[in-house]
Amino acid sequence: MAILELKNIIKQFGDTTVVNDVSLSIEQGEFFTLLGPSGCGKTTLLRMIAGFESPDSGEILLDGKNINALPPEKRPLHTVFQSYALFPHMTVQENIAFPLKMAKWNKDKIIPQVAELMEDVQLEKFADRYPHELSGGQRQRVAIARALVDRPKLLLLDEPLSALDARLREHMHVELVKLQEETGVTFIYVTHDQSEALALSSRIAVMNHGNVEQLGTPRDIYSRPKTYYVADFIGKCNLLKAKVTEIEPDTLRIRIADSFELSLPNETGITKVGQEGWFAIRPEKIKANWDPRSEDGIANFKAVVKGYYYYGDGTLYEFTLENGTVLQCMLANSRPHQAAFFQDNDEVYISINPLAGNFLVK
Ligand SMILES: Nc1ncnc2c1ncn2[C@@H]1O[C@H](COP(=O)(O)OP(=O)(O)OP(=O)(O)O)[C@@H](O)[C@H]1O
Repeated sequence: MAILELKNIIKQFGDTTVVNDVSLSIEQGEFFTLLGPSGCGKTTLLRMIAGFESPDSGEILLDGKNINALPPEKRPLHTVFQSYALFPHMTVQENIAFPLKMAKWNKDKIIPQVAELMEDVQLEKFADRYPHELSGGQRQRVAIARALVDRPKLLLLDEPLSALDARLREHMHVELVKLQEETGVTFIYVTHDQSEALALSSRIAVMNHGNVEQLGTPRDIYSRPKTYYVADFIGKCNLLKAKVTEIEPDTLRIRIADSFELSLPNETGITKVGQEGWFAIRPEKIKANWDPRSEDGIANFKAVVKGYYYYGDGTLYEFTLENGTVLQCMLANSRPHQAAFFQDNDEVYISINPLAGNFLVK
């Protein structure tokens, strides 16, 4: 059942439409992420859910009730920001207990509730420290514990990890997912970092200029992007110009980069021969070998190695097809020794399974 529903939300600042008719339904217990580049409207959408901004039109429903007119302090939710906003004169324990004191909880109930949260975020040892005696990661854990202590219906997180270094961020990803599962609180997370969104979320709404461009699980969004924007924004992707040359009931034949043809399922019901677009395929879905592959349905092309970049877990190769088109291919460095598979100017065969990519309409 949906805990939060956004219905046709529109928000303008002056002449600019920042959120453009967004409708979303978020389920109880989800880790839901709003993902997009700076300025796409994700923070404004989160601020409207929190009540810090009002939509110009549209409805926000929490548990089926319209909360458009409910002031922020009356909404059963908390927001965690990039800056920790802890009370400097209070210890960790006092900071976490604060919402319960404000809600006039009985002291006997406050103590075990705070102890449980401190354990969840592994801060028991720091209970009597003040914020200035903690690291950035520890402070953010206090902020998150404080925001969860009264078990809100929603926890809103606005780029909460962006002030932390990469290693600590990865550690916090694991902690956040665990916390969300343990508490069962619905998380709504805002980030511009696509790898963070893929790692954390049950579902992602990819935003672009105030619109939700695609909504789906991390796997859907990564492996079946529906638009050029999503394919390009999330991860690395080969986006090759393509044109429909034939349509059969369930199959499309497309000519790619003016050099080769592939047949693939007509997933989006394209009806126009000559339709222009792109063939999108992730670098790790492309294979490169010394000889062509002979499996059914696999297309093979001659290519030359133009360069390669060592990434530790994989090597990214750039190949040039005979007509000059460049393709990127990621090969896992899974062999025990370190030598590269191919060297510059080697002649190889690229093989593409059409089912590993998709046709995006222009
Ligand atoms: N109070 C405001 N008054 C006028 N314009 C605003 C206001 N708040 C946000 N904007 C504008 O609305 C647009 C969307 O801002 P928003 O903060 O929602 O984007 P964002 O995707 O969260 O980006 P960022 O990650 O940079 O915060 C931006 O162009 C921003 O300048």
